[in-house]
Amino acid sequence: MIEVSDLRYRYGDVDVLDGVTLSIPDGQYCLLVGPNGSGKTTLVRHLNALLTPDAGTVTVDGTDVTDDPVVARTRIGMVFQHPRDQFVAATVAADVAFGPENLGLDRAEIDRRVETALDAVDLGDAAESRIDALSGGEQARVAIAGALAMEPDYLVLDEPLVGLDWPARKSVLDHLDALVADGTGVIVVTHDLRGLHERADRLVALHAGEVVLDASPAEALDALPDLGIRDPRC
Ligand SMILES: Nc1ncnc2c1ncn2[C@@H]1O[C@H](COP(=O)(O)OP(=O)(O)OP(=O)(O)O)[C@@H](O)[C@H]1O
Repeated sequence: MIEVSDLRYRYGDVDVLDGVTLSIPDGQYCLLVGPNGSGKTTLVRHLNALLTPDAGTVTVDGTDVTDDPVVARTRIGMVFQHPRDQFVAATVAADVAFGPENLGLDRAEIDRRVETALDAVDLGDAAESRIDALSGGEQARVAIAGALAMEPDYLVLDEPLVGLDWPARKSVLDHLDALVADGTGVIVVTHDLRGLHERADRLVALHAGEVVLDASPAEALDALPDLGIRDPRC
């Protein structure tokens, strides 16, 4: 369980998160939406202690993430927009192995994790491919595999689908479905709910650093245009 309690964060004198409280149970598929600048990225960066709250707390199974960022980063995998900027190695397998290597795991365990993570995104045959030779959709899947190789309990994807064509988008979404079916919690930050609202359990909307809507996607859709979010049915 991820628990965000009265989380506050400022950049300069601007309140970017203004008292966010949110519990995300294990295994939930949650969408985090909101207009530009509403605080979505700032919120998810707190989940694994990439940012430190000015006030309030984030806990994972009761442990404050600022007390134990390493555990938080192991439990919560993050994939940010522009995966190209996140790669650290030239080939797919080497990049996916990077996280597990940093956990100090033995080679056999690293190899097992890399193989499992690449299979999960259907890139088992691309292990030795150069990342810069892959399409944008394939690169998005490599970034997801890199997070999966850490065997997180939750996967947080911040605008992971920007720039993907429909087949690539559908492929990533289908892989997320499979992860959720296997018990991984998934949190997707997005402006574009196409293909997502039918799949997720929950939709949380932020506006000016506050949670203004928290409901099932079906219940939330009618309220979205007033919050500056496009209704994906239109
Ligand atoms: N490093 C920074 N320094 C100063 N202000 C920042 C910084 N990062 C974000 N902000 C500001 O904080 C506010 C929230 O930004 P954030 O990226 O969390 O919003 P968002 O909802 O993810 O937006 P978007 O949909 O555009 O990605 C914005 O007003 C932004 O300008």
